[in-house]
Amino acid sequence: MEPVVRPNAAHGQPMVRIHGLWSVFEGAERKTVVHQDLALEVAQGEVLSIVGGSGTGKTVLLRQILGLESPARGEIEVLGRPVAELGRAGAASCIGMLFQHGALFSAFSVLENIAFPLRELKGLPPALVREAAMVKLQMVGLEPEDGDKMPADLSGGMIKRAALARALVLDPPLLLLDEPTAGLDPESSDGFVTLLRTLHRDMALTVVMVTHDLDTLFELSTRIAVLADRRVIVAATPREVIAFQHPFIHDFFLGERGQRAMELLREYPFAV
Ligand SMILES: Nc1ncnc2c1ncn2[C@@H]1O[C@H](COP(=O)(O)OP(=O)(O)OP(=O)(O)O)[C@@H](O)[C@H]1O
Repeated sequence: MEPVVRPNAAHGQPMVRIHGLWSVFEGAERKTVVHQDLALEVAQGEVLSIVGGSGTGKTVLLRQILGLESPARGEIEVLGRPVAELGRAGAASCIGMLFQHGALFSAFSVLENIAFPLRELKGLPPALVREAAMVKLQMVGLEPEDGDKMPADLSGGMIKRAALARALVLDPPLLLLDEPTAGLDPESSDGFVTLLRTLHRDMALTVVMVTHDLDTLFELSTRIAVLADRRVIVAATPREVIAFQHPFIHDFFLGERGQRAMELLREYPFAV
């Protein structure tokens, strides 16, 4: 089938625009082409989820949007500006990233972790930094006294929440999530998904998320982009994606897990 890339019905400039993207890794014996002429646009306000088989380059794509890696070829723009030109401070104020394992600094308290991007900006009064970090701590559902705890003393769900608070402390318009609910028990996972829905609405966020979890996928996504054959083969609503003929989509949505996918589609017909 020809790629189907259905834009979200949004107006104005896309939040993310990826065009002609090639990602190539040179090994000692051979080179691996992970993305080949990949294209993707993410409109402002949507929650776009990226799914694909292992090694299809989902994490690499998030890291490239964040500017941590440069593609071999192609363009990646955030709010109309090439990511490469944003610089570290520019990228930090535009894009928040929640890494798969939370990635908190183990030697810093929760509040110091959340405040870290603000401290990096330099020149802000410490009282203001502390206050701003405290606001975000409570916004993600943690208690003020959790701020003094060390990461080793937190549950998996609390680590995710603290890492999310840090990702949002500079109020970026774009939030990238790598497997946000991986490793959480069902109750913590549900709570975290509910939090993400609320923050998406209240902070007018645009979200790009990688997830394997069908519940997370269907509860949050306005569109799903499927990575296969080194490109985005379809980017459309969950219903349209499920109808797209491709072996990966068949296995992912319609295999053993298919029953759950169909239930979720009935439960969340319009996602967010
Ligand atoms: N720095 C690197 N050097 C060499 N190869 C790399 C590098 N980073 C990623 N790769 C390769 O690129 C491919 C895509 O990796 P990536 O982690 O993005 O996959 P993924 O789709 O996120 O997979 P998974 O679902 O298993 O996490 C893999 O084959 C990986 O080995």
